[in-house]
Amino acid sequence: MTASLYDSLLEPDAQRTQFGAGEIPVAVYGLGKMGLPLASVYAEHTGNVTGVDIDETVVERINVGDCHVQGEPGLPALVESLVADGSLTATTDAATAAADAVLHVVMVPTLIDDRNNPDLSAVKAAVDEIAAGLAPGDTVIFESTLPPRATTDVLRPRLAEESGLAGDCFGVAVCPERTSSGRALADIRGTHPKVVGGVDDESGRVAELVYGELVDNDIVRVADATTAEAVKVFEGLYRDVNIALANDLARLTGELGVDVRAAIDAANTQPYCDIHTPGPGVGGHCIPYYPYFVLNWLDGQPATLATARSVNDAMPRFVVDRVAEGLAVTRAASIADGGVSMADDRSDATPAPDEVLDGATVAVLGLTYRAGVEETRASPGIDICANLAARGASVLAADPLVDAEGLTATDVPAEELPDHAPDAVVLATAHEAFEALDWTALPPTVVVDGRDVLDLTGTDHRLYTVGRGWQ
Ligand SMILES: NC(=O)C1=CN([C@@H]2O[C@H](COP(=O)(O)OP(=O)(O)OC[C@H]3O[C@@H](n4cnc5c(N)ncnc54)[C@H](O)[C@@H]3O)[C@@H](O)[C@H]2O)C=CC1
Ligand SMILES: CC(=O)N[C@@H]1[C@@H](OP(=O)(O)OP(=O)(O)OC[C@H]2O[C@@H](n3ccc(=O)[nH]c3=O)[C@H](O)[C@@H]2O)O[C@H](C(=O)O)[C@@H](O)[C@@H]1O
Repeated sequence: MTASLYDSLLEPDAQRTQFGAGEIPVAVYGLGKMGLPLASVYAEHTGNVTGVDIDETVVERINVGDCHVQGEPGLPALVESLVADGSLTATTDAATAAADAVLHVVMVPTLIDDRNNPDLSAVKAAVDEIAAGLAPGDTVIFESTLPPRATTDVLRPRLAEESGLAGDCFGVAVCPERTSSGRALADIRGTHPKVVGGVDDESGRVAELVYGELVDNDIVRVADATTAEAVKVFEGLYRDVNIALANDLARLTGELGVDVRAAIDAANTQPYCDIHTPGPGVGGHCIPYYPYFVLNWLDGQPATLATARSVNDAMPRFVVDRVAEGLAVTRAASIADGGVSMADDRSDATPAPDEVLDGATVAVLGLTYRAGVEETRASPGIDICANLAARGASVLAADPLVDAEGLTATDVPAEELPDHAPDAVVLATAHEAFEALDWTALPPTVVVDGRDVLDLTGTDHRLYTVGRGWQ
């Protein structure tokens, strides 16, 4: 008889011993940027984890001890050792994994569709696989970020209906992942307290016991599963709204004639103030998606969320407008042949910005949504490329992690940029690889720095920094 945790008759310490001894077989569904580190942490504690993924290449690489997730310190060595000692195996056979497992951990993508509606198709597919193998005493844990009420209204009923089991003979809990790519193992192990919430008391108890073994930080047991879903989404909503405030303030740089980034830093010396950092937009499949887990899911329509989304989504165009502004002044200066400082950039000699973009060659540095992470969903750099091309520019793109295939841009290695003598350059993502770029090898160029990482003192480039203005 396989041991189980939900409704276990054993004392908690005996349950912890069972869990640590691998007597509670674990299946982790989704072995991506977050799922593979999570499965690895479960495996290092239990020695008995089966990872399930629909991507055969992912599964094959893991089963030879290879880590397909880039940029996670410690993960390659951990995966190699866990696979070598049999603690972690991967499979595409979800049915067998679900039948064998007692603890089912879901870490598959939760995205939005092309109409910004929450897309739970991957979670539902995982739920269907789990349901086919669900047994009384099992527990299902959702680590994926979910729209509030998704577990109680959609996923738990689906588990019961598809498995034919009564809803009170298996556990369901929401234990959202609060990690960031690049720090996943540290975060999963306990950089932050772990929030857990069950659909019933017993589910919450099981989740608290399990993560008490995995996490080196506090366990925050909240009232129920919906509260746990809301906690995770609220964290993301706070971030999107806060970044929108920073971006809105950055737009005031010219009119105020001040360095808004410096003003934000000074304002943040006040403990209650934590204004985030202006940038070229908000990317990834988390922060820009979570507002729609409320707006296009619940009847309530918080105005702040929609406003923040429109502010952040407008930043790529704001960046391209600065390119146009800079090129217009350059063009006017060449017409006047007497040179025009940016202070005169409202002179009527300046051609209309959109005309000045037509036929200009503009290079975009950075296609991923943030430095060091191989993810392009909702990426500002990609939106900047599209906006430039739509306004007539010829676009070059450089990124050390991804290429411009399928984009309105031509791939160019960053180090070859001087050979192309672009009229303008946009830094959209501050990849470390761009630090090696020799800006003195470029002829006088309009440069828009979305990430405040460039110091072009001593060059003849016209530099605009989002949040600091024309330098
Ligand atoms: N990436 C991040 O920084 C964080 C992501 N999250 C959440 O974690 C979840 C997963 O995100 P990532 O790991 O970044 O996604 P990812 O795209 O890196 O990986 C998803 C993996 O799931 C697999 N998959 C898709 N459908 C599946 C199914 N039905 N059964 C089994 N495997 C399936 C894919 O093949 C892929 O390997 C999302 O809900 C996200 O909101 C939470 C915190 C941080
Ligand atoms: C509340 C919070 O900090 N959430 C984190 C976030 O991580 P994520 O990888 O999405 O990166 P991020 O640092 O939020 O950046 C998202 C986007 O916003 C931009 N960004 C970020 C912070 C800022 O002050 N200004 C800004 O413009 C970034 O450049 C990027 O394009 O989302 C993750 C998630 O929920 O998946 C979450 O686990 C992480 O802890």
